[in-house]
Amino acid sequence: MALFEPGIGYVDIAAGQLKGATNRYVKTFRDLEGLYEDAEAFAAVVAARGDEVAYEVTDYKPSANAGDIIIGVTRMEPGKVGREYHMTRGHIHARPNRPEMYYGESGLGVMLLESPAGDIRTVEIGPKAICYVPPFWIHRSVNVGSEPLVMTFAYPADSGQDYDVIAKAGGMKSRIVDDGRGGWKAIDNTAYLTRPQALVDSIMARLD
Ligand SMILES: O=P(O)(O)OC[C@H]1O[C@H](O)[C@H](O)[C@@H](O)[C@@H]1O
Ligand SMILES: [Fe+2]
Repeated sequence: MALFEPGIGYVDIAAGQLKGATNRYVKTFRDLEGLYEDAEAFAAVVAARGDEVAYEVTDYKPSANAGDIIIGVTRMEPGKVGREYHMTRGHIHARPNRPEMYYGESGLGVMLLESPAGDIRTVEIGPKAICYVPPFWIHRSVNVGSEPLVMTFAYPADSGQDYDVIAKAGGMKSRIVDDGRGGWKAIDNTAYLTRPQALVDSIMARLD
């Protein structure tokens, strides 16, 4: 096995970027069609700022080899679509037993997690908080603050991302919305379809 060289990156909190990253991944508001409950409010956001960056990921990816690691920074714009706070698309890892960690740099976020069977967890992430995303949990970041949300993350390099698991269920089971008092609350996604038990079993059985 050939050796890789050590690497270094710098977290630029103000820019919300990893300086020295090897990859950049950007989603504009226009890219997020179908995510939000309020289609009219979404259309208004797209009309006003469709080409602006809703969230950005800069990461250091030495390889996609088993046993290697991807380290990066994500930056999310603050704001809401209707009553719903800005969020990432969300995914389960394509190799679902791979975990992830997130470290809060600035702003206030919620990690919304859903098990394949539809159990929901929410974890608030402020500066210096470390969030453990366990294997097999679908996860999505939500910016519930009034400032950009910046988080550092790391996960196994061969994890991959599967977006279909959310799309086929009509979204995640919960939505993170304004609670009317400047905070957030989780409410039911009325379009959610519970996964068939056979699908849940097949996800949970994957250990490769
Ligand atoms: O992949 P999305 O759900 O669009 O989220 C964007 C990004 O979020 C996190 O920061 C992950 O670690 C990235 O690998 C992911 O690509
Ligand atoms: Fe992930």
